[in-house]
Amino acid sequence: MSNIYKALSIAGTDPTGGAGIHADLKTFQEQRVYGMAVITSVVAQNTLGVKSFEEVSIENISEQIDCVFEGIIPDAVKTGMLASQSIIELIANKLKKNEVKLYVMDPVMVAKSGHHLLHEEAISSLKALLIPLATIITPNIPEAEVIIGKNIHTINDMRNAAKEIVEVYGAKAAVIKGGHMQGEARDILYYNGEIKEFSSARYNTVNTHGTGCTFSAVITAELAKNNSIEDSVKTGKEFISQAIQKTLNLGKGQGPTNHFAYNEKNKGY
Ligand SMILES: Nc1ncnc2c1ncn2[C@@H]1O[C@H](COP(=O)(O)OP(=O)(O)OP(=O)(O)O)[C@@H](O)[C@H]1O
Ligand SMILES: Cc1ncc(COP(=O)(O)O)c(N)n1
Repeated sequence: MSNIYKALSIAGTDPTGGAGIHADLKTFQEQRVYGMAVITSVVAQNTLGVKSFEEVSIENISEQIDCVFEGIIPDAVKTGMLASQSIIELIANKLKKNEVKLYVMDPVMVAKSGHHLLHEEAISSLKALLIPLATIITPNIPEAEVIIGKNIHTINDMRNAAKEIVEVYGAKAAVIKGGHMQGEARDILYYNGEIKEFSSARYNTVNTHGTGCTFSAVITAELAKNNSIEDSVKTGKEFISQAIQKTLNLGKGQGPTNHFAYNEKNKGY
């Protein structure tokens, strides 16, 4: 390997490997990026849902991050489940102190199973402290609705939401994911004053646990490799479409996506 690119995920866990840190590390590996992980919260969950979670102490998260930046500087960083206001404040300070230039923010709020993964009172800090630092933010529709305080029903609403998150809230780019809409799975990117659309068929499957984590992890890995925002989103969309289509059928509920599928198709692994 000539050039080793490195990505860091700061997020919660999923012992069954479908979402959170576990999905992120698998995705980094699939995209040939050296993966690192700082754990914010230990979550007891599986394909049937979230049973409980325990937040890691602020002191320990702070030391985990310092350990990473003392030794191996990531080329790109992503955040997922951050759980609390104090964790958000810590992460914002660490991103600034370490002068992180490529930061992908997946604003995880509620798991597909309905369990809240972010305390309600943390939302204002997420908006004020983290969104302005984001190279790209990747909300699903309910998350985008919470951020802008408006309902999103149509593709045009998605376009307006992406634009507002950049122009009012201060992210450099925003991609609103269409997993929660009907019909084609359409994601809307707003960057540099332009709207771009990335679409795929909607696959009829319950196995979509961790789709958002995996999608944002691909974007992080691709940005770490110096790809453009637009190309990184394009690869993220291709990866997640394959991962949903070629379902693994694991577990008794909403199963994980297939992290092998994209490279099996494209590189013949
Ligand atoms: N059934 C589906 N068929 C095809 N693509 C899908 C489907 N569901 C979601 N997607 C795509 O998967 C990606 C993730 O979108 P989604 O809206 O599911 O994120 P999310 O709700 O944050 O996921 P999660 O909370 O599970 O991490 C997007 O690119 C979306 O278009
Ligand atoms: C640690 C962690 N991060 C994110 C999600 C969201 O994924 P989903 O909405 O598919 O449950 C999750 N379940 N767990």
